[in-house]
Amino acid sequence: MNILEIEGLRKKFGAHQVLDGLNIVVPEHSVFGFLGKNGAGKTTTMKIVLGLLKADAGEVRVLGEKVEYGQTSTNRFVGYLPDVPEFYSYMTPKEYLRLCGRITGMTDKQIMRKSEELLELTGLKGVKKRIGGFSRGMKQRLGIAQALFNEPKLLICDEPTSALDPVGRREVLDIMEQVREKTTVIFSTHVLSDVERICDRVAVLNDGKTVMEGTLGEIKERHRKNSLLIEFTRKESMDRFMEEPLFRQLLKQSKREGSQIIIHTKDIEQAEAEIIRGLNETRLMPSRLEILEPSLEGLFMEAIQ
Ligand SMILES: Nc1ncnc2c1ncn2[C@@H]1O[C@H](COP(=O)(O)OP(=O)(O)OP(=O)(O)O)[C@@H](O)[C@H]1O
Repeated sequence: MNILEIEGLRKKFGAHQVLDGLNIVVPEHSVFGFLGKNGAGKTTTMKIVLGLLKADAGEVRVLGEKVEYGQTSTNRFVGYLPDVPEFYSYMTPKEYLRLCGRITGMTDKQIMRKSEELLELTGLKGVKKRIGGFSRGMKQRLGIAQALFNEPKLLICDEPTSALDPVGRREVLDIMEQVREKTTVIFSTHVLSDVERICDRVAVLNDGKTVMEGTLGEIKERHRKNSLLIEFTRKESMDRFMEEPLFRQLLKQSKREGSQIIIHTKDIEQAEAEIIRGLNETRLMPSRLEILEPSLEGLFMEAIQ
């Protein structure tokens, strides 16, 4: 079942076409990374999904139910963490969650049970400090606790880790990993290492459209560069390798950088076999021979050019 489906979404601010036929599908129980450079339209998309902003065209469905601007009934399935969550700074986290529970009409018993569970999950149990004295990381964690209060099927987080130090980031990512069993998580980010750490699927937004979508494995496979890296620590070995007639054909599509050479080829398995055979015959021994995997960062930069 898909938790979120976005089809042909368009949104213009003045003359600026921010979303230009955006399509995204988010399956249930995934952690979905929503990537794009500054101003790509990530927050705009999230606001449309929450029914807070009117799209010019297109359709958004949460658990198959159509999102209507201004009618936030689909938000009963959704928890939202804005990029800078705001709280009453004079309250303690427990008091704040109690207020959230009261607003949603829960009984005192339900509020108590849910608060305990979420304060435990977010590492804020026993914190007596007022929110005004919280670090950014603590505020983000409390924001997640708040967003999870009504047990949403979908948690949408707008750049939850961008302003955090490595420890704060790790804490937030750990929470997301823990909740994925019950809740699908979508988060926008610029931090590609965070995506590599916890996302199953990603979509990259550029010029108002999805320019890359799928699991990380699928994306890397689709964009596999078919490159082989060979390294010789000794210069004489490198020179012999470069001059060896056995490798001449392969070296036509190659780039040398110091002690390394990168060979590009259409058939990586055949090229690798040829090189191993040639190395055997010539008794040349490289210090490194590997198929290069494309990095997410490299693919991202390519996608948003
Ligand atoms: N209410 C608005 N009125 C006019 N322009 C807007 C409005 N909201 C957003 N924009 C513009 O739309 C574009 C997309 O903004 P949005 O905040 O969705 O991008 P983003 O991908 O979330 O960027 P960031 O990573 O910087 O948060 C930007 O150029 C922004 O200036």
